[in-house]
Amino acid sequence: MTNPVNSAGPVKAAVFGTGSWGTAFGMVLADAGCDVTLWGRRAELADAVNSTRTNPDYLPGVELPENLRATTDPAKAADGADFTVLAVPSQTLRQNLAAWAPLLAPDTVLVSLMKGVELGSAMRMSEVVEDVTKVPGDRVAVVTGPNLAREIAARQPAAAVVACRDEAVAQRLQTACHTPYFRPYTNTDVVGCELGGAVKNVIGLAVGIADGMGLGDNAKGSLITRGLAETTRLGLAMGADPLTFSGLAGLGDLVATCSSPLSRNHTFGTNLGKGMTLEETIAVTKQTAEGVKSCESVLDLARRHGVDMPITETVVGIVHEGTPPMVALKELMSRSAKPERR
Ligand SMILES: NC(=O)c1ccc[n+]([C@@H]2O[C@H](COP(=O)([O-])OP(=O)(O)OC[C@H]3O[C@@H](n4cnc5c(N)ncnc54)[C@H](O)[C@@H]3O)[C@@H](O)[C@H]2O)c1
Ligand SMILES: O=P(O)(O)OC[C@H](O)CO
Repeated sequence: MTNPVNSAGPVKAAVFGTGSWGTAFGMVLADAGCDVTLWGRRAELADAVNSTRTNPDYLPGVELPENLRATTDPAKAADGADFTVLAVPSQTLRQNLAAWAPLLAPDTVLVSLMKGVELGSAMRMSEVVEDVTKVPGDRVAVVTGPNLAREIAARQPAAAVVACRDEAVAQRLQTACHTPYFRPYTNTDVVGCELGGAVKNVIGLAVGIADGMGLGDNAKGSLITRGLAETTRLGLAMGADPLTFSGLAGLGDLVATCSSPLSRNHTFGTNLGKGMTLEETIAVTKQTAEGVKSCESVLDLARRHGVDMPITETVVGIVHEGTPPMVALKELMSRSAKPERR
């Protein structure tokens, strides 16, 4: 097992967010040898993590390592952290981070685990981080890829991407989270990696809706492929490397999300496709399904960049404008014919 011990002692990591992915990624860091403190809002949950070595609300039955503890005190979590990992919902990050920014350790690397785009500003999460903290982009990293939290928490094998403009920083984070079951690759294309993560949630909703409607695997394959095409178009317009989208942050995450019942976005879409209303679907969804809000901010980004994203537009229509899935399907299929590569 990798053990990122340096001359000053083990690498310290703070993880803000004690939900599914914050806890599971905290476990990865701890298994890789880091000293990890999770921050959570609720004292009962922090106490449960410390006393039972489990997170009963988000990852029941998963035994957490000894070198991971939890606190409700953000200053205590942030103190001396080499890496400050952010794992809260994308739409609350700005407000949360404003409170935590004065507490951050000097020179800490900020790491976003989030897969969303901010409503209103259409900013990617690393942009929100830079905007709120004024930390330069070469100290802001992103972890993304096909990483369903429940599978990682069961220590099932997965690969991931660690992206940072500064490759040396990405390599430090790569070492800090490399375990026998979690294999991170580096990438310097932060824009592409973040877009891959955010847009796959929207395509995951679309595939879930199709599944819920009883459509077949041809529909699924078509949505995944054309979803990747529209993600790549947006990425190109925003300066991303198109190759990023055929990697783990693009195709890899799309495949995992669109094929797994563990995906909250996929499940949310399936419920809508089966005929549940938005309100009913929200009521049965206990965790963050980022695509539900980010479909609107992704469409906003597409319009700002003059990019056509018909699947995203269809998802916005179904989720936010009350378009019946069958009507949306007909509209999507009857658009004017065009060459594949445009
Ligand atoms: N779960 C996964 O499999 C997974 C994998 C990769 C990336 N992600 C991404 O990670 C991010 C976090 O997802 P998650 O799965 O941990 O979500 P989650 O719903 O399981 O947990 C969210 C956490 O944020 C907290 N939270 C909610 N509202 C808050 C607020 N207003 N202020 C502060 N904290 C608040 C919750 O209490 C909880 O601890 C999302 O962007 C998601 O897309 C999730
Ligand atoms: O449960 P979802 O839909 O948020 O997906 C989780 C991860 O992003 C999969 O990589």
